[in-house]
Amino acid sequence: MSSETPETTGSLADRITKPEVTPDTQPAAATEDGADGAGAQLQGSELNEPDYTVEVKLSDLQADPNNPLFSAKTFEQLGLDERILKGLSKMGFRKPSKVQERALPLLMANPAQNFVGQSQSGTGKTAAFVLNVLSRLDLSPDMQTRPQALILAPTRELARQIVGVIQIMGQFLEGLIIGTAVPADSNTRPARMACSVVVGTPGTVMDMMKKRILAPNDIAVLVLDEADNMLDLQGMGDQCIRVKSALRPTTQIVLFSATFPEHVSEYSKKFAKDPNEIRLQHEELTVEGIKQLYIDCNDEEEKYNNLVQLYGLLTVGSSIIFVRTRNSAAEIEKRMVAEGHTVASLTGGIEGSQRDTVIDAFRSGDAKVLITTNVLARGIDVSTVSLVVNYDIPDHHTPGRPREPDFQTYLHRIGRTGRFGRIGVAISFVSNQEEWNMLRKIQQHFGCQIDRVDTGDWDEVEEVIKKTIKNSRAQANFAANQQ
Ligand SMILES: Nc1ncnc2c1ncn2[C@@H]1O[C@H](COP(=O)(O)OP(=O)(O)OP(=O)(O)O)[C@@H](O)[C@H]1O
Repeated sequence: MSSETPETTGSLADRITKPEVTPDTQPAAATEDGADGAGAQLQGSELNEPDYTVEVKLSDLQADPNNPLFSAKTFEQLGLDERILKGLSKMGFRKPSKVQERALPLLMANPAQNFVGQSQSGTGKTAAFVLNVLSRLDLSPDMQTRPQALILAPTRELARQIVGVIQIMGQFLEGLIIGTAVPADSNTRPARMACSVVVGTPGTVMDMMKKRILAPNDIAVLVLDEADNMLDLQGMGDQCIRVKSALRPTTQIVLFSATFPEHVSEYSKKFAKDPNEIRLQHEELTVEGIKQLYIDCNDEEEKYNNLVQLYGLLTVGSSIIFVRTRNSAAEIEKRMVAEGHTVASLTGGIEGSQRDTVIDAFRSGDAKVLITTNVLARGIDVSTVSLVVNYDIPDHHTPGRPREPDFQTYLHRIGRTGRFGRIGVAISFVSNQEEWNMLRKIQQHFGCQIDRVDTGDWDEVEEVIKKTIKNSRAQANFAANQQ
């Protein structure tokens, strides 16, 4: 694959040639809140927001039946184990979101039934499947080192993030051991995955099963996060099928994503037979707290100049700039750094733990601007991200034919902001007729409004965007607009 090839989330797995295991099987109880991915200091929806008024606003959102964060029940009423409830409380989770409240009774019922779940980005799908997994584990001394649940994610970043969530949510479950199966830098790998839960990318997990490092016999739950993406991509879809066929036929299959496009939808029901389902219409998919804007540019150079103009705003919170190719990412990074700006870049061209260094710096706020490709379009949860820039509009491109918008990727990209009721801004750059057509189709598809930013007056642009970003919850913005 040439480096000019547009990246998809699948291209990472395709490039993995030496899958290895991180020597990362560790008792969750030993982990402090700063665990990778879900560490309270790095994210978690409440703990880094000590502001009392913000708390009140989240509870307002969760009390509104039309909001995806609404629930009529408490976690206690969902019948969760005391130790798991303690973990949730430590994370600052007060009430379930809609998808959590609706999915958990279906997921946790016995005999276990397959499940396909869809809800908007940032509405807590991870907790829904992690709570089911934790509730189903037998952590007796004999069993705690035997994998009983397997969670697959399309990228190493997402797999590590899920590990972080399990560590913190399961911190009071004695005997819980979590294994990570993502490509590593060296050839060190354990002889056996002696853990209760495994989280990994499909290629590495498949390889470990083949080499009998990971025993499939006791796996009772298989979760595919970003399921539509995994099943849609040739390499990864095949690997998921092979992993599933190694498991016992009674294994509960759980699929989650914010998007299930028509062509994957039917197939996913074959992968997870007779599932309970929670589905949304595409008009319901956009998140209210994400303000969608676009900037009209005359050409590529003007796109870059506008990005540089925006830079001061990019550093107000944290922000992600999405580009089509690794080459563009490298080029923009080079130019911005040469002009004295600090940016980090993560594309499929970087491998192994080098990628961990970049994403960890971004999570911690050491790097505030991240340039990336579609490889990080999905799942990544960094609550401080207040601005997403679609430097290139995500598209499907067949040579010789006009570019068509990639609706799913657009939604996942902008969903890196506006997490769990927060406010965020997503700005798409449009520099020719083709891109303009794609933007229009995106608006029509989701039935959403994407407003033009007038770049004639940058002070005004700054004011509009800063004002939006400053309001940390959707409700706050809503209230402001009503006045
Ligand atoms: N019940 C809850 N109360 C408070 N915060 C929550 C709750 N559930 C989840 N969160 C927080 O909401 C944020 C988004 O959750 P999560 O990453 O699971 O979203 P998602 O639905 O999987 O999104 P995506 O589709 O982008 O992958 C996380 O920071 C998580 O800690």
